Amino acid sequence: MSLQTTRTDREETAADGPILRLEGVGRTFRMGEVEVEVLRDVDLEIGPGELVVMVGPSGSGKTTLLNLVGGLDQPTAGRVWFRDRELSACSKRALGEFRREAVGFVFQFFNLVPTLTARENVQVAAEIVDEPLDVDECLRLVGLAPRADHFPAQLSGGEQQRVAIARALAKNPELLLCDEPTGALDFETGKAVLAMLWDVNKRMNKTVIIITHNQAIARMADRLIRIRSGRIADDVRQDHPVPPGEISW
Ligand SMILES: Nc1ncnc2c1ncn2[C@@H]1O[C@H](COP(=O)(O)OP(=O)(O)OP(=O)(O)O)[C@@H](O)[C@H]1O
Repeated sequence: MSLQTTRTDREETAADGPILRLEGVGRTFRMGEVEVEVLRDVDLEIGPGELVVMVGPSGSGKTTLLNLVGGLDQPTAGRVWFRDRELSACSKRALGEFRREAVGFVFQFFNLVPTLTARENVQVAAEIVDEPLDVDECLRLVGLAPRADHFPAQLSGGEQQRVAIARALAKNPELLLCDEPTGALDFETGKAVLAMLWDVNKRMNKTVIIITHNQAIARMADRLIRIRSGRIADDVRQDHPVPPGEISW
């Protein structure tokens, strides 16, 4: 299967309506007698093929929001849809199926299986879906084909993160969710990882959501969303996003 999509593909999918829709979403955690309202009144629509960066201070609710759109958690108020599937009404099992088929996750600390090689880490993800991408092609895409037989401990942080991106891609998900993907990386390596995510968005037309503390990363976004105290404080479309190679911080 080709990893490339055409402009026409992008336009066709854009006509399909939002890939994600949140209406009046809230998430409250109960800790003993105390209720902590972490998200409130979140209304949001994200279109297919968008590259969205969410920024906000520590504790503002970014990860909580990402967990809701990734089917890792469910809201205590409001509703969440992925296309026409209402995630907020799904059983745990249906949510698991949704995550398996539709979502690729990239985390700050890579979360690779240490006893498996790079290729095997990607293979494991490919095996759980019906229509995976070719494992070696995914490793090639992130520039790691020559290191495919190495174990995570034999790879640098940046290389491990690239394996994690290949693993997320191998499932051929519509949605890629990245929680502080450069948080554990130095500047140059972080930029290389962002360039990879940029490519995945532009060339493969995946919807990519990146959450970060790093305001500089915001410049690469089609859309910049600022979260403050559990609410969307700002939601801006950027007509001229800047490729990560041209960003400094
Ligand atoms: N399972 C939970 N139980 C109780 N409180 C929680 C739970 N998950 C998150 N919280 C609280 O919700 C708030 C928001 O957390 P969240 O991880 O979403 O913030 P964040 O913006 O991603 O922060 P950071 O940038 O530091 O990762 C925090 O105060 C956190 O302690």
